[in-house]
Amino acid sequence: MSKLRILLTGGGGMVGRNLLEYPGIEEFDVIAPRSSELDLCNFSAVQAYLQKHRPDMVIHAAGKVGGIQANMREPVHFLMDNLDMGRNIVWAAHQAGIKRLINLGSSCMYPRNHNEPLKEEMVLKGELEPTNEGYALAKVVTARLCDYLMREDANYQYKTLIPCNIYGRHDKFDPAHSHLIPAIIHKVHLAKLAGQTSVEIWGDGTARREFMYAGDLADAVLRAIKDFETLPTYMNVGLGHDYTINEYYQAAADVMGYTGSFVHDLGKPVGMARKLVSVERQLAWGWKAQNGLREGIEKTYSYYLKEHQQ
Ligand SMILES: NC(=O)C1=CN([C@@H]2O[C@H](COP(=O)(O)OP(=O)(O)OC[C@H]3O[C@@H](n4cnc5c(N)ncnc54)[C@H](OP(=O)(O)O)[C@@H]3O)[C@@H](O)[C@H]2O)C=CC1
Ligand SMILES: C[C@H]1O[C@H](OP(=O)(O)OP(=O)(O)OC[C@H]2O[C@@H](n3cnc4c(=O)[nH]c(N)nc43)[C@H](O)[C@@H]2O)[C@@H](O)[C@@H](O)C1=O
Repeated sequence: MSKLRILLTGGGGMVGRNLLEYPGIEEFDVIAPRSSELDLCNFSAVQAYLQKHRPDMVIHAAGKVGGIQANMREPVHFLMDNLDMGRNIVWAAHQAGIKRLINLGSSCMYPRNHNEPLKEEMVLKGELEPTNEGYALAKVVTARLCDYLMREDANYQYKTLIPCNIYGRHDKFDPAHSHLIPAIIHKVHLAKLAGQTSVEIWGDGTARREFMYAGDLADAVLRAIKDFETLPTYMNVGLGHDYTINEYYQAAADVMGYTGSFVHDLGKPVGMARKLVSVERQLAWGWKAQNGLREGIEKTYSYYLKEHQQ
């Protein structure tokens, strides 16, 4: 029997690479064009690619993605590029008659100022976080486009996964673009190399975040492909618990053997106070993450060391 053909966008990124290297992905015929081969911002190129390759399913994991500092620096492209990519791949897939699509959203889609776990029905029910509003708007529009297409013709099943923050192998460690955990690993590593006895934390460190190891998200996406029919239309992918920024720094220091101190720069941006996603729907569907924080940081740090040959 021929393998299910899957078009994976973002195959060169952290989520995409973790999926491509995940055990079991070889059951599928995955095509993963890089942006140099297929620019998702070019609608006619996307249309032509889908007509030529005719995948059975699309997994949309491409995006202009970065940490809080990148989002604050480039709101225009975080909005426009993600809007163009999302609209183009979803609309072109529909026009090509592709019936199954998994769209990757993000916990940034949720309204700010919620301390309780964020449920899928809360999307658009409040003010977005200003530091990544452009990115969030693009994510919401793409998810809604998927909804509307299904509403007009239920033969099209375009489902959205809403992951919490992700870290792991193939992450971005450049401070200009990185999220919290790769930023911590990079800063603490450089401090150790330089014999520095203090590392800077942005803000007072009391904000809370939920970071899932990228290998676990890959496992969830693979399960979503295999059990696509039972996958909810919108589903968070999370851990069910979070930590403070300070706790992430301490966990990384323990793993990396850093015994110095930390200093808080209260002038730096902190973003949402908390964005813990509800795992009610996810647990009912029957999936949970396997990697704990220490294990995830250990795997990420050893990847970082290999990449930096140190
Ligand atoms: N990282 C996180 O914490 C979270 C990520 N997500 C979502 O997961 C998805 C992947 O994120 P992540 O892997 O971290 O992101 P990365 O930045 O690691 O990867 C993004 C990918 O998108 C591709 N891309 C960017 N622009 C274009 C374009 N114009 N045409 C084609 N491809 C393009 C890049 O391709 P190339 O390398 O070929 O240029 C790159 O491989 C995104 O949708 C993101 O919103 C959701 C929640 C949390
Ligand atoms: C993933 C999801 O979420 C992203 O938003 P975010 O969670 O705010 O991004 P972040 O991981 O960069 O910050 C997390 C927290 O950590 C604190 N913090 C401390 N010290 C450093 C530090 O050195 N670097 C960074 N980046 N943050 C730091 C920082 O002050 C903030 O409170 C979106 O960009 C968007 O990409 C999106 O989809």
